[in-house]
Amino acid sequence: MSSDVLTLLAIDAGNTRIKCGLFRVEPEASRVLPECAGQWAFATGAAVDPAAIGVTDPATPAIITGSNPAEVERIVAEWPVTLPQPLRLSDRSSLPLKIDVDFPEKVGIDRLLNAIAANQIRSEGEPAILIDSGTATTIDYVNADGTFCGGAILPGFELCARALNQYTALLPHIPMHELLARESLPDEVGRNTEAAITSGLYWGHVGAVNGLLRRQMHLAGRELEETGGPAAMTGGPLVLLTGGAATLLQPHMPSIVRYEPHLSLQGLAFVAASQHRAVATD
Ligand SMILES: Nc1ncnc2c1ncn2[C@@H]1O[C@H](COP(=O)(O)OP(=O)(O)O)[C@@H](O)[C@H]1O
Ligand SMILES: CC(C)(COP(=O)(O)O)[C@@H](O)C(=O)NCCC(=O)O
Ligand SMILES: [K+]
Repeated sequence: MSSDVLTLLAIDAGNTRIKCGLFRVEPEASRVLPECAGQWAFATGAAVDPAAIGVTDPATPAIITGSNPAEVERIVAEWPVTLPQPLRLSDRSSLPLKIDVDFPEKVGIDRLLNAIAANQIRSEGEPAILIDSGTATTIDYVNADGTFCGGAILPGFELCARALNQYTALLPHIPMHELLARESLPDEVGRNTEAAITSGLYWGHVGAVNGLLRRQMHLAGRELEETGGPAAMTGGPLVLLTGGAATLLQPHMPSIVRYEPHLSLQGLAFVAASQHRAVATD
């Protein structure tokens, strides 16, 4: 491995979890995502100790951002004084990404990082569709020029489960870990309240995400072709799936959908490495 390979710690503070990853970024690597050498996830509010997550070299640069600015502040405030402070990324205008939306500064930075990562591996002239299923689920569109064009935001599994319980008198909360621990797929026709909610949460989310994917594929000039089982592609955009709940969706997505568990962190690592190298060569 070249000595120019940069190892850095990327931290993404989301609304449910803080994700940390150690990445090796090759200089001018094309069509590959930064290699993940270790990944850790913590619940929002938990302590993030760089030593406990494998950062043994105090010179390892760290970068932090995320859709939860208060968490970013807290993690930076609690960062060990013996280590260099993490670089905080918040300015969308400094990102290596063209953004064509009404208010670029208001777009979740996690969504933009996914687009930056996708642009690393997207073939020239090919659009990309990015599905990120976390607290919220987002389905975003990157056009053939690599421009982030916006997308769709809907409540994620856990948020839907909590909302059904919180805004009704009679519906129980179906916890996420019960959905995750299931050995069999939920019955579409639930024979009791819990089973009916489970069907709605699970198959409803699968249907919503596939419906939005189909619509965005249509915008890209491509159609999903039904072939009896999961839909198959007739060719077309790069479609990436990521986020904490991605593994629930994956079995029900068209076969062209590529699961990339660390997409936002890899986008962040790529941005950090570019900025680090720019400073080093100034
Ligand atoms: N072990 C887990 N702990 C917490 N959430 C999980 C876990 N496995 C899957 N999930 C699902 O992933 C979501 C969190 O995903 P994540 O991408 O970390 O979200 P965010 O970026 O919003 O914090 C939860 O809302 C839940 O639906
Ligand atoms: C849509 C999101 C809540 C997703 O965040 P997450 O589920 O990953 O915590 C986040 O990207 C966000 O707060 N966005 C701001 C609004 C926007 O993107 O337009
Ligand atoms: K996210």
